[in-house]
Amino acid sequence: MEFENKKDGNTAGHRKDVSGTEPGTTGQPHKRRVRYKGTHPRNFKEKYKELQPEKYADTIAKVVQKGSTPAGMHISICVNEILDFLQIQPGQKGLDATLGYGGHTQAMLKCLKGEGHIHALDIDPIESVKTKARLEQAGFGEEILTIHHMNFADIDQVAEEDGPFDFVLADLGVSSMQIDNPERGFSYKTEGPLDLRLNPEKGESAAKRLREIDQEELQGMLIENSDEPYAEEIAKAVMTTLKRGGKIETTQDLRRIIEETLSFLPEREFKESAKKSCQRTFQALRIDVNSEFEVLYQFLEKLPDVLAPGGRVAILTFHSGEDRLVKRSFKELKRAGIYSDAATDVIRPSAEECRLNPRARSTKMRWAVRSE
Ligand SMILES: C[S@@+](CC[C@H](N)C(=O)[O-])C[C@H]1O[C@@H](n2cnc3c(N)ncnc32)[C@H](O)[C@@H]1O
Repeated sequence: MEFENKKDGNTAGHRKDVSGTEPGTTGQPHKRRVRYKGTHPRNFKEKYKELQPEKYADTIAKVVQKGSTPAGMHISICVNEILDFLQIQPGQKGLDATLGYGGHTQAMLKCLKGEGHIHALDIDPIESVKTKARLEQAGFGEEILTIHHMNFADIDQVAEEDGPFDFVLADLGVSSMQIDNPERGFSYKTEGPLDLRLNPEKGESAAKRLREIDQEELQGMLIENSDEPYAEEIAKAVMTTLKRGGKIETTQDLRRIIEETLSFLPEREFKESAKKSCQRTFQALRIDVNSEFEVLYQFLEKLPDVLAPGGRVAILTFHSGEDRLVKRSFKELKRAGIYSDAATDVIRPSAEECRLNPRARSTKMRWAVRSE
């Protein structure tokens, strides 16, 4: 399936513009652009410099040097380790299963030196339109890069069109642009709709999921997807709230319930434990609404058939559930002789990379080589 070329990133019909009015509505009073107030913009929409990295390179460099990710940008992780392993040569054909901001795609495209082709996939219709435009601007048009709006569970379809691939990369999970945009509902830190879908045009939001499942299922989800130690207490509190007619529609509705549930903890433990339980609960819901384990499983199953003999694959994971699936698949397929070699240990980003990009801290990289 080819990427649908939409005019801007605001593809969901119901989304509103910055001023809160429907786009294109006439007769609205003119609103001035929201500007930084002082040197520390307080919210996402005020970070207009960070949201235009091409235009404000100095601001971006300062934010990165301080160990933060500029809003509207994603810092690619383990780029050197990935390139060292993939050994990309001009003329090769590759696949980036998770385009995101396009940082890894661009680094791999550079290795092709104008010869060969990369197919890149993403299910996010909002960010991938922007990335496509950005990469075109950087000189990587359709002659060398094809972007597909597609789930990586369907990699066999791209391979049928133009495979097999000499190299494949998957950098799992969410991008910083997705996490940092409050409208997407990925972060417990900012107010926003409790959505958490990578593709908001499909499936059900996390708020809707919570209304549909029962306490037992929610408890199981919290344990299975993120090893939440207070799964029982949180599941009970969520279901009691909903049964009493309370609403859990926003990120802060859910955060408040988690914090109230953990209020029995001693004061010195409360802050850190509540933060971690919020992170784990949001992660568990995200994995659920995006069927992340199911699609990763399908991807891993199909992978050997899309790789050329001697083809190389690298996968970055961000939590133990993902890493377990990748580790097991590589190990079993190596034992079966389908992969000639596979990582026995994970590769981790350097301490310096983690200092500059704290979001890299949980990254594990695994790799495998398809038998000749
Ligand atoms: C960590 S980001 C990738 C960042 C990218 N490597 C870069 O350098 O900018 C993960 C991306 O994968 C996408 N994604 C997650 N699951 C996916 C799936 N099943 N199929 C396709 N894309 C997916 C997300 O929408 C997100 O944009």
